[in-house]
Amino acid sequence: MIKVGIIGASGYTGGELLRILAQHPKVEVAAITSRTHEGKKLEEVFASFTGWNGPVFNGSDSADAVDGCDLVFLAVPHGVAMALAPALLEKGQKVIDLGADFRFRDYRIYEAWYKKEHCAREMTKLAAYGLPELYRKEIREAQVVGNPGCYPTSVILPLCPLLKAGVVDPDRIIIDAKSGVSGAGRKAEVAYHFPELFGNFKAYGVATHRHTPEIEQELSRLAGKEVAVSFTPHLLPVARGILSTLHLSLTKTMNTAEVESMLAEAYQGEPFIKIVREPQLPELKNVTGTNCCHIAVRVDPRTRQLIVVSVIDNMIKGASGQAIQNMNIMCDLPETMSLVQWPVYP
Ligand SMILES: NC(=O)C1=CN([C@@H]2O[C@H](COP(=O)(O)OP(=O)(O)OC[C@H]3O[C@@H](n4cnc5c(N)ncnc54)[C@H](OP(=O)(O)O)[C@@H]3O)[C@@H](O)[C@H]2O)C=CC1
Ligand SMILES: CC(=O)N[C@@H](CCC(=O)OP(=O)(O)O)C(=O)O
Repeated sequence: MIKVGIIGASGYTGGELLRILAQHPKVEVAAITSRTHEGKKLEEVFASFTGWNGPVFNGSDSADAVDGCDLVFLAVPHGVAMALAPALLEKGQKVIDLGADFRFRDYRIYEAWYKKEHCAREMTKLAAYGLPELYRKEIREAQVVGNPGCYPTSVILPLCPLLKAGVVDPDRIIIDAKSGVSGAGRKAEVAYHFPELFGNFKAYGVATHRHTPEIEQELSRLAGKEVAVSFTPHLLPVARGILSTLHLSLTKTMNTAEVESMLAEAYQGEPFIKIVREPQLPELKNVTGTNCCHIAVRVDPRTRQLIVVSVIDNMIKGASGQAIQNMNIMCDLPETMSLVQWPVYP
């Protein structure tokens, strides 16, 4: 059995890690932490875990809280993970950070966008970007994985084959993305209260969102040149899910069926990527509760625009499910282990 620790287990992504790992046949959750819930049983914090048979919350915020674990998930806010990760690595533990501290190949970009100094700069060079469909080999060899952001996952997956094949103009990428509220974490700010959200819909972080440089980092590698994108996130009044609509310009004449076939071929054999064929379009409820990304395309012959729609569950393929997919790869386990689920529908 692989002994796993979760630092930040009382948050949304921590809870989702626990829910998925509870049915993992090769994992024992050996340590969970939360400073506010020290000594409590998991079911006292999440009643949904009634009957769960694991350790109580350790209240320490130091790396010692997960001593003895083979692999540690860091499900904590940005800036916290980089302070903990070096000590874990020194003890020979594998690390998967669900936040942004190890996503950037150049720590200066992190420092500029997250407005904080990186205290583990050298370690960022060792980290693999945890998008298995693109970096499986690097992830297998890595001790540290920076799990991708939720919006970047929904954007990079559909764009990868298109940019590699050179069929879309990398200088004209417009991303219109909408996320459910759990993406903001389990916080109690007024902006996330029911009366503020219910019946409402709004854009935020326009032209400033910190996922922009992460998307650009990966798209630039794929395109083989510097790419700048226009990215606008929105807050959807639902609990889970991200739907991203990409507006792209084709560089050659193609129809919808041809683009569908290109994507289907690129992702053939990928267990979590589904190309949804015309006339169907992706919907949040088709992926809620799963580690899947559904992608559809339409070519508008009048404008030569290619419209791509992708959906993921922000907490699963956008966070905890992808982190467990990475864990399976790093630990030489079948990649889909404990991740094969049909969606909860309706
Ligand atoms: N929610 C989502 O859909 C996604 C989230 N992420 C990233 O995953 C990470 C976790 O997010 P999420 O679960 O939503 O966040 P939450 O706010 O729901 O949970 C944060 C957790 O971290 C703990 N924590 C907070 N501060 C510290 C600290 N200084 N030291 C130790 N533990 C701390 C909290 O517990 P306590 O305060 O009791 O210690 C809590 O368990 C973040 O980096 C987030 O950006 C990434 C992709 C998607
Ligand atoms: C709806 C919502 O607020 N979403 C979060 C993104 C969550 C995520 O993926 O996060 P990290 O890069 O922070 O790990 C946001 O826009 O800040």
